[in-house]
Amino acid sequence: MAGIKSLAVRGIRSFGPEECDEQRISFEKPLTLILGQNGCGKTTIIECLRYAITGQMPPGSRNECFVHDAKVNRSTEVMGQVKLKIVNAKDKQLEVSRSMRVTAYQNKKPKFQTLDSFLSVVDDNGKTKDISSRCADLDVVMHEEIGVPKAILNSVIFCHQEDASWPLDEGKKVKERFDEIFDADKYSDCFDRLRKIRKEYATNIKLLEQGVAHLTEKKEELDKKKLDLVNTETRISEAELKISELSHELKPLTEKINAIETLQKNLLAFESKRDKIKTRLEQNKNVEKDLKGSIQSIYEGSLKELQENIANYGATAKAKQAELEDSYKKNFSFNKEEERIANEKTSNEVKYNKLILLESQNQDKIDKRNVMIVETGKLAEIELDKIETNDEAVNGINAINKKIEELQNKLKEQKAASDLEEKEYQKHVDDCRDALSRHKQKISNKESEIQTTRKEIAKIQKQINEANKSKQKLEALDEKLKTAEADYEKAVSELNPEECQAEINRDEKLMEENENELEELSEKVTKLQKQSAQLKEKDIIEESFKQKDKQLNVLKNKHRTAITELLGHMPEKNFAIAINKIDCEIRNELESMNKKITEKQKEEEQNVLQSSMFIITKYKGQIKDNNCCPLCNRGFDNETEVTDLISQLTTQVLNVPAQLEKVTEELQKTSAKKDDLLSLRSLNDKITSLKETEIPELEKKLEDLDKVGSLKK
Ligand SMILES: Nc1ncnc2c1ncn2[C@@H]1O[C@H](COP(=O)(O)OP(=O)(O)OP(=O)(O)O)[C@@H](O)[C@H]1O
Ligand SMILES: [Zn+2]
Repeated sequence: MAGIKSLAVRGIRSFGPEECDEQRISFEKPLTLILGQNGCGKTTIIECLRYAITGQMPPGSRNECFVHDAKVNRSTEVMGQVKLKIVNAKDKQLEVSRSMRVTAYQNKKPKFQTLDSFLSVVDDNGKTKDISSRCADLDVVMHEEIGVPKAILNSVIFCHQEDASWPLDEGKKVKERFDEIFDADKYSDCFDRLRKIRKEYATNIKLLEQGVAHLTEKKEELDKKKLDLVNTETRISEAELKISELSHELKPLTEKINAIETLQKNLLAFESKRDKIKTRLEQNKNVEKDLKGSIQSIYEGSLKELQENIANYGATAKAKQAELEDSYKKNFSFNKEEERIANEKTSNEVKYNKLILLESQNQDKIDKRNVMIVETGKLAEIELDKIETNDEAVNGINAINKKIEELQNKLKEQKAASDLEEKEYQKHVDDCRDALSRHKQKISNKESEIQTTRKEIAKIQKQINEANKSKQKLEALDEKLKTAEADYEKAVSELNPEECQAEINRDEKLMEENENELEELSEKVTKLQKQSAQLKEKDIIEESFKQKDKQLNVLKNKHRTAITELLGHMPEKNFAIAINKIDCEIRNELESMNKKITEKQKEEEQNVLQSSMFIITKYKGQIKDNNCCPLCNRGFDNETEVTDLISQLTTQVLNVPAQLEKVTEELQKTSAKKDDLLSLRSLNDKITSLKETEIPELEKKLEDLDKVGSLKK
């Protein structure tokens, strides 16, 4: 907890300005009570504490009154100083010193001046730091160091006694004080600011949300495009895969077809061979038959020939037998061959059937492939007529591959383009953000414009409404005018002029009377108005009178003890006269007292003189009798020394009364003056304040009241 350690005061209010006048008070924990008679300076101590901490003068009087009056010391310049030692909430030691000066030349207004102030702070390391009012706002630094708000110091802790009734003040003022004490303005400011910031943020968020929605739309579009791209890419790759598969499947099929073709050729060759061999076999069989037949036939040749033949027969038979065996063998081999060929033929036929099946399958696959090529061509947007031959298929595949390459190239281009686009979009987004911030500012400007225009519109609307109202009134009046005109015409047609004239005369008379009455009434009204104004004034004056009355009561209560002490009772009226009377009485008393004092002093002097003379005569006797100094027991060389000392002493003793008289006279004069002044000082103060401010005010109030009374009457 923060606390006050000690206070040193000089040159403030009744505390004197000299070094020896300096008053020191050390404060105790947890409480220090200050007791003393009225006017002894209790309030001054509180004022000094407050001044040292907040730099604020006591309320209600001029600054120079705070400093010790220069007239008391008959000087032209008085210095005041307050030194205060405090310990703040963090146990730091602070020392404040504030000085001021009042210069008062004769017949001139006294001049008040605050001199340099210092604050020294002892920090945690024991180092002292000096701060002068020249380099910092000392009051602010003090409040920071002590940690107690200014309003609490002023209105609660060091609340001056003259200001102590503020909680009984008007509600509005009390509220203001409480707001200061609890710093309510800060809270409301804070709330206002928070509200403002929240509003700004809300608008910003709205704008940003709009931007985000826009950007998300764009992003969705881009995503869609990307998805499309990926889909087409996958489709292309699938088609490529299918094509490669199909070509892979096609290879063995074509190989098989080729093999089958060669086998067919071989088969044909074998068949033709077999046919040839068959015909030859038949020829040979026929030849054999012929030959068998011919053997039974008669030989028609020469015998010789026959004999020859018979002779040759063995050889020929043998040859023929060999030939036969040969042909048998050949036949056997042919048969075997035939069997083999037949076997081969059946196997070939099986193979052939298989191949035919395979061919049909292959054809199907080829058809499928062709259809697929056409389909992929369609997918790749290539116009392909019906594919029937292999070359056409290869061409189609090549075209598709080309298209794929093209598409890949396109894809790359598109990718590059989309990257570029994306960059552009990014740029665009950045621009948009910039624009967004600019627009926000513009929007806020525009909003304020809108508000002003709205206000104007409301104004104009009001004006229009008024105009409409007046228009309606005008129309009503027009109608009335018309009816009046009609009435008038009717009346004119109905009336005869003489009667009219008479009526008019009567009416004029009536009008005159009415006008007179009106004048009287208006006079009365002005009188009443004046009266009401006076009543209001009276109310105001009464209120101020009540306030002054309160102040008077406060003053009375404050000075009651002093006045009752002085006068013996509390007068209800004519304070100044009563006090003047007392002043005269006190003066007279003072004079008589002074006279008595001087008489007593003279008596005392005489007593002192007589006693001193007695002592000296005794001393002289002792010197003469003992021939040595009775005080220090010093011996004397001769008689003359003794007589010299005695004569010196006697002359000095004889001079003492005259000197004493002089000094005492001077002393008396000064002390009398001082007493006079001091005793008169407080009285004088009170009297002057009464004379200068309170009495004239009261008189004024009385006058006002008298006036009010007369007005009331
Ligand atoms: N400028 C001044 N020069 C010299 N003396 C002054 C000056 N101003 C006030 N005084 C004297 O200082 C004294 C004021 O003391 P203060 O009001 O502090 O006393 P107090 O103990 O609070 O009295 P109370 O009990 O009436 O409140 C009075 O005697 C007054 O005459
Ligand atoms: Zn001596």
